[in-house]
Amino acid sequence: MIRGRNLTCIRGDRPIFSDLAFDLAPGQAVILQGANGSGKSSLMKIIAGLLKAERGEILAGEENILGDRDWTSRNLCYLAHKNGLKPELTVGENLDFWARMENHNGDIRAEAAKIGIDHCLDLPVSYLSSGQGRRAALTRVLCHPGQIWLLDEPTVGLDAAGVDMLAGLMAGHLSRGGSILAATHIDLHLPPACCQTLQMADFSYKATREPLGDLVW
Ligand SMILES: Nc1ncnc2c1ncn2[C@@H]1O[C@H](COP(=O)(O)OP(=O)(O)OP(=O)(O)O)[C@@H](O)[C@H]1O
Repeated sequence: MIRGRNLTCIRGDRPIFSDLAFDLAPGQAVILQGANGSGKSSLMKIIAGLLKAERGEILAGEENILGDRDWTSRNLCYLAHKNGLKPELTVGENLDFWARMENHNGDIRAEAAKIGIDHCLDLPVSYLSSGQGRRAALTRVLCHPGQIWLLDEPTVGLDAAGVDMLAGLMAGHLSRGGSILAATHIDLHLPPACCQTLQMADFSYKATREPLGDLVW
């Protein structure tokens, strides 16, 4: 289980969120919701250790794992807006790279079949459609041994069948004791009993308006 406490984020001198808290337990999902710019991706980057929090902690047990690269690389799989795939390499080559990088030995072909992209393993990523690219990136998540998935708008580009397929794969991960923290603007169709919603306050909007009040346009 991880617990976020007093998390505060400032970007470019603007407060994005303040004193945010969440609990992410095994078998549970936290769904981040909020307007564009409310800080969902920023929170995920903080948890993944890619962005510094102004203050706050992420506790695993009693240990603060904020910025602990060993802990995060073993336990978290972060899927960003971007797919993290090299366009000139094939899907299979990209996934082999990630398997070596993230030190796992998942069956890439089997996981790719689960998300319906196994027929593209020998194609360069530059040949993929946007939804096929997202499916390829999701294969990396399925292969990752970490129990905590951080998914930033995982359904972007997926067709309706892909969204359903992903819902089933996420439900399976939760049923095996995994956890998911996902930002989304659509319903991910996860079992309601496993889900909490974390509504981001629209801080950035307020912070932008107040200083701009002095400006003449
Ligand atoms: N590098 C940066 N420097 C300064 N401000 C930034 C930077 N990156 C993002 N921001 C600001 O941080 C705020 C939060 O952005 P973030 O991407 O976390 O929002 P989000 O909730 O994920 O939005 P969306 O729903 O559009 O994906 C925005 O106001 C954005 O302009």
